Amino acid sequence: MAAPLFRIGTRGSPLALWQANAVRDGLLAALGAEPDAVEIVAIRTTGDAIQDRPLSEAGGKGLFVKEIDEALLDGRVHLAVHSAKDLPTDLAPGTTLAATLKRADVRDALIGGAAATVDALPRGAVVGTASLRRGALARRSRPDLKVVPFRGNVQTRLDKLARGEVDATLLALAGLTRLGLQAHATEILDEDTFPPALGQGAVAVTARAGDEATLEALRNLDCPDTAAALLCERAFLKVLDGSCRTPIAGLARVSGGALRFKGLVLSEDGAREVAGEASGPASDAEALGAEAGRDVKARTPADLLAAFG
Ligand SMILES: NCc1[nH]cc(CCC(=O)O)c1CC(=O)O
Repeated sequence: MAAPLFRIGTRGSPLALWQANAVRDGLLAALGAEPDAVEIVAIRTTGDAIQDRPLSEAGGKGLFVKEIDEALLDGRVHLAVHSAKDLPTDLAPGTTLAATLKRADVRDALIGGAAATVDALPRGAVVGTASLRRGALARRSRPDLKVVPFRGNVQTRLDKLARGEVDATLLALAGLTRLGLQAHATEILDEDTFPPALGQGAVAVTARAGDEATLEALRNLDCPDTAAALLCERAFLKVLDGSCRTPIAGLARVSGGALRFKGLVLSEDGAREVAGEASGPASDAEALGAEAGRDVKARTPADLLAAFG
């Protein structure tokens, strides 16, 4: 058997493997290659190993990419596949964003045990989420809700909900759909009232800067509109987010070469917020995101900014 042309590094969760397989299928189709030409290498990350505390306390989202970046940089894999929203704003030196797959549905879903919708949850209902953004947005519309930490992969969280550990949880519709679990969603939340995480629904592929063979193959998989949206959202995040301890949401939409971005910073209890927007040509995506970020930052009260650490 011939050695594979490309090895893909990924986390080993079912969602991560689904995404890596989507990239593999895309590469095989683009290359017209036999199935054994692209191999998937599952890599266990520090983030996967830590299950007992919120990751925002353990060191943030970099924990999910460190070991995969190491494999990329020492040549064990040629490319790495990530959920774009889990990719730190600063990529590891020597790696670059090589492709962004066409974005899936960006919205969050409520998976309600005690009731089907956020509005219908009983007073004081317990919502399990590890996401500061989801916790803040849930309490923005329902200050009586109690938000508790909730970790594990998508299936684990659904199992915990089914056992009654919480009254409801919130998950990305894209992840549920990729896993064939979308029927668990009891309410799909509107992107204006419940804006997604920056990068939500998008799959990003990184490779070694300078590895032209890999970069060229991956160009076939890139969706330019999604890439522009992601560039904008990541620029917003970079200006605002020194850590991942502040609830941040936002979304860029690209249509006919025009980009519209809306972003939001919230207090952890959802009681206060600062929103910003930017629009212009998609070719200015990065500058538009950074501009919105600077605008929001300038108007954000010092005590909210203190959480940026
Ligand atoms: N942080 C985990 C994670 N990373 C990407 C997704 C879903 C897929 C996506 O948003 O692209 C999820 C699960 C979730 O948030 O429900």
